[in-house]
Amino acid sequence: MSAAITPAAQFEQQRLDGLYARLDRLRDESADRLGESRRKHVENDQERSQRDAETHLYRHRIAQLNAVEEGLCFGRLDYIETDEPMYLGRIGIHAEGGEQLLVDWRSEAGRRFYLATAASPAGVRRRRHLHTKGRRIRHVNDEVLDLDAAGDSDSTIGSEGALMAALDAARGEAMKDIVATIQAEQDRIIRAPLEGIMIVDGAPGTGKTAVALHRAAYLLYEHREQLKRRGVLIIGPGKQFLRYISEVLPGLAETDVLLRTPAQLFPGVVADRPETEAVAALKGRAVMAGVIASAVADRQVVPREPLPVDFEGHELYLRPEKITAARDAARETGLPHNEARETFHKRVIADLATQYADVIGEDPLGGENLLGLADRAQFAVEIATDPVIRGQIEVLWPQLSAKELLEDLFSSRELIASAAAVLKKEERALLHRQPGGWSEADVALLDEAAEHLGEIETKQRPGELTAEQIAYAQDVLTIAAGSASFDFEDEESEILQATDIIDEFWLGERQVDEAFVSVAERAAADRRWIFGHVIVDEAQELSPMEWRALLRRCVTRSFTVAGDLAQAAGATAPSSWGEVFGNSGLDWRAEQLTVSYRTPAEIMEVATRVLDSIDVEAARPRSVRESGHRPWLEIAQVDLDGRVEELVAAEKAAVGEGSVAIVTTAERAAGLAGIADASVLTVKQAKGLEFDSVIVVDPDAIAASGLRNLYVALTRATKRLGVVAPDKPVFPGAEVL
Ligand SMILES: Nc1ncnc2c1ncn2[C@@H]1O[C@H](COP(=O)(O)OP(=O)(O)OP(=O)(O)O)[C@@H](O)[C@H]1O
Repeated sequence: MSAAITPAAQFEQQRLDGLYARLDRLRDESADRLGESRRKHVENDQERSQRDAETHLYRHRIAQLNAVEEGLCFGRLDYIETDEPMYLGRIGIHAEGGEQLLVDWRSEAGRRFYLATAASPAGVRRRRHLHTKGRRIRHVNDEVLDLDAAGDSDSTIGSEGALMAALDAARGEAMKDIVATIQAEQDRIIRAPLEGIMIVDGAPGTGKTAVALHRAAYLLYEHREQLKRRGVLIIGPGKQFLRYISEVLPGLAETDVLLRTPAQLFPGVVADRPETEAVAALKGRAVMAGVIASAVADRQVVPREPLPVDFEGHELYLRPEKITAARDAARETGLPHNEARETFHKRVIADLATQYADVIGEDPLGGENLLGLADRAQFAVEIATDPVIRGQIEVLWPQLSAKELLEDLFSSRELIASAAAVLKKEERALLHRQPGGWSEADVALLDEAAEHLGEIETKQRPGELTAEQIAYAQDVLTIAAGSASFDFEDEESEILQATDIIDEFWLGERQVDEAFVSVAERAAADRRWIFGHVIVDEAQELSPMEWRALLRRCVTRSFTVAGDLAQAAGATAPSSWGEVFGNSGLDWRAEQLTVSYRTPAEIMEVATRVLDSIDVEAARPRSVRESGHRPWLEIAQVDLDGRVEELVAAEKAAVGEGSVAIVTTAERAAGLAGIADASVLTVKQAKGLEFDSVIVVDPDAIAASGLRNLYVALTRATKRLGVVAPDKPVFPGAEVL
């Protein structure tokens, strides 16, 4: 749209110039302070860490100010009671004297911008949208909520012009934020309390993703203290989708957010091993939690017969009844496998030390054993440091990583048979495979296994630690070793010294100063990181095992869950949210979004017929607009690919700057790849994305993999939809094309 130089636009340009001047000033000030802070001479650690904290703060502030450059101010409210207007923007800005120049959209004051309506103006006379490009006002658009004030406006009463302009805009590769046009039903969800699990349910294009992302920004603003240390985790279905949404949050000036697919949740694992849908579906089932627990228990072994152990030329035994007692004691600690292992080892070593003392301390005259507790303690230490004996005990209760456990399990039919006795024979056969690499569905199983196994004693590479950290750690060890006790009356006592269990590098690692790495970076590297809030988008895609892994990421159970069950890919998709959360004892509630901002009425008419065949109960969304383009059908019995290429060219010409996508099956996508001017996507890849024009190729083949997949494919377009079929299509909805 060309710039409209109306008096109102001219007036707002002056105001905007003032705001940008202030923004520049704030940025310069922060840059100056950053420079000063970097140059600061420091004498000791405390001063250095103070300087680093300052540097971090100013860098963060500059990043924030840079992020709001585009669209800094987008709205103005005029009140009935006062002549002072309120300007609304991406951040709050104050003048040097303290006067508020710009109000943050997330603040309570900012909220009125979204809620005031003609029917309920709440003291608001006029809402003005400022449309800008760079630092220039393109035009202003008013909604007059108070009839008496209609005279001085650029627009009509109650106009939805700003929303319609936003919806008609061409779609690019990345999602844009909606701060200027958040609707009342969306605002309510964005600002809902932090606590509990809130499900945001709604048909395609109702703004679930947009709302979820703005909620992340709102929560980080409103609950900054609570969330800034722990951060917010956002889960989306695939890397393409994460790329698509990744620009929204920086645009909202939020940084402490980690974006991940469920398959990226286990640090150090790249889940790129292909797997059939049947295997993935099985691995996602809740029953696998029991399988993993059994697989861990199966690695805590009691020998059937006493096993001989050689110590100093004497034959001692790993005795089944003592091993059983040691295993029970270790299990009773309630600790994860690797952490309970110490109890097991101590018990077994204590028994071996007792056996040894009994042999060599035997009184030839038949009296009491000649050796005392101190001697036995000494033997225990010696036995504990014997590598052969340690190895023999290790077999009975090995230290295991999650990867080792699953690699061993899935490559052994015997281990599968034992751990997965609850599964049917043919299901167990599905689990068996050769070692090497991880699939997406493996990730939640690795997480489950890691939970049962606990931490492994790791030795940090010395190069990563400073001399001070090592010195600190060594001090701690000296104290710990000095206070070690050897009380043999109590079998629970410390036998191994602190130095056997921890080393200076382990302690040193704990001292690494983490203050200046962003929350998102720290959280990404740490499986046990607990987030302040978790947002799950396209939540219908998550398996029960993935839900278990995610619930562990936020112990306070503070979740926003956005999804649409009618779009679920899997054949075993849940039919209600109650099925997902109902029996878990979790505190959850569902909110509905009812208006589709993406899908025009003409396209929705076709999509709704598919929905009727999926779920008659699901709420039918209301399209907010018509596009004026009826979806079209083309039957291409010969040279379908060539015809699609021609049709893409025609669509591209029709949408100009806008985007075109082909959505089809994986097989057809392979053949169509490389068509210029269009993204060629499978339904899975297209999930959550949108384009100005979409061509769905071979709809009946898509429907054969599930009507829900076809529903997803048909609801990706913001303006134009075409269908290309190799034969007359028979899917529900085809009759209206
Ligand atoms: N209030 C709004 N103002 C402007 N645009 C909006 C608004 N709400 C939603 N939209 C736009 O509508 C489109 C669809 O939104 P979004 O992708 O969040 O929907 P969704 O419910 O997540 O869809 P799907 O179920 O397909 O994933 C996006 O382009 C979004 O920016």
